[in-house]
Formats: sequence, structure tokens, C-alpha cells
Amino acid sequence: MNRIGDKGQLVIGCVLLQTILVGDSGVGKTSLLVQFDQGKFIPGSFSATVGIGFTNKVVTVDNVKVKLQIWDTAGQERFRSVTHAYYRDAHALLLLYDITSKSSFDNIRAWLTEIHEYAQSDVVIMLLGNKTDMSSERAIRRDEGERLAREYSVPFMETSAKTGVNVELAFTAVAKYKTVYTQWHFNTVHTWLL
Ligand SMILES: Nc1nc2c(ncn2[C@@H]2O[C@H](COP(=O)(O)OP(=O)(O)OP(=O)(O)O)[C@@H](O)[C@H]2O)c(=O)[nH]1
Repeated sequence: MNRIGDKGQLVIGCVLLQTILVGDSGVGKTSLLVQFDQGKFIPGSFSATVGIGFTNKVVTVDNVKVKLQIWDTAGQERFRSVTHAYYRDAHALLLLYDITSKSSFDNIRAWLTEIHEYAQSDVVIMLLGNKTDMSSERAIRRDEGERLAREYSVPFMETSAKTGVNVELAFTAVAKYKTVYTQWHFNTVHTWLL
């Protein structure tokens, strides 16, 4: 199961982590994923996700290769029943709001209620306040995001899909948290060989 990696490091198997991006339409879920996957931001007109899309990306966390299978969901209400079907299989969940949009922040509580209803009880949730590059239009202070995250006992970060700030960190943090958590519980995520 273990092997020696390209740089001579010990690679302990590989973990498959199904991760899902959720939050209101327009908060930047697709942009965050494109920045993480391709290291770029495509400015311009906003084209809402229809249904669901997915991307695979492998990250290494403490010598463990973690294959992130990331599902990008549509934030629009009319696709909600499609999204619900994916919650059950998710190991990790990135829940986004837009720091320039009070309504997207206010809706986080409703998203968390929905997550608790449809997702597994041991799903790892991370709250992300996106679009930090738009500081002049900020509607939600950082400490408000932190307070909400503390209330629900979930980790929190502010990100920018435009500049890339904290984007890689958010995905690797969720992978790391889940990997450590899983090694502790060693039953939820299955291990597979490269
Ligand atoms: N300035 C700035 N704009 C962003 C950022 N992230 C996303 N945007 C813009 O916000 C708009 C919506 O972004 P999307 O990534 O399509 O949002 P989404 O959450 O995937 O939306 P749905 O697919 O409808 O759920 C687009 O015009 C993006 O260019 C960011 O970090 N900074």
C-alpha cells in the first residue's frame, strides 16, 4: 500500500476525498475551483452553474496523497434537489459566502441546516468568506465570519478566487483535517493504490 514517491518520500497509499462546494449563486464556487485547479481567474460575465460539475485534483498532505474529487454545485434554488443527492456521499464540504453580499452571509445558517439534514454526520465543513480582494465593497467583517464559524464549530478562512489568496490552503486544510480525522476513526474514507 505504501510506496516511495518521486522525491524519495514515503507515500502512504492514497485517500479519495469527495468534496462539495456549496453556497448562494454568485459567491464564487466555480471561480474558486478554477483558481485551485488551473491557477487562473476568468473575469467577466457571470455564467451560473447548471446542475453540477466536477474536477479531480491530487494534493499531498503529510506524505499522504489525497485525491480530491470536487463537486461544484449550482447555487440557484431551482437546482437544489440535484445538489441534495450529492450531499450524502460527501466527505468534506466547502460552504461559501461572498464578503460583499450580506444576503449570502445571512443564508449560511439555512445552508448549514440543509447540510445537517442531507449530509453524513461526520462530514467536514469549512466556512469560506470569498472575494476578499473587493475590500472597498466589504459588507461582512472578518470577525463576523469567525463568530459564525465558532458558533457552528467549523473552521473558517477568507479567500479570493481572483487573487488566489488562501485558495490552495482552503482545499489542503480540508484534506488535511479529513485525513487526520479519518486516520483517527479509520473507517469512512477508503484507501486505494495509485
Ligand atoms: N472580485 C472577485 N470576483 C469574484 C471572485 N469569485 C468570483 N467572482 C465573480 O463572481 C461572479 C460569480 O462567480 P461564480 O464562480 O460563477 O459563482 P458561483 O458561486 O459558482 O455561482 P453559481 O454557479 O450560480 O452557483 C463571477 O462574475 C466571478 O468572476 C473573487 O474572489 N473576487
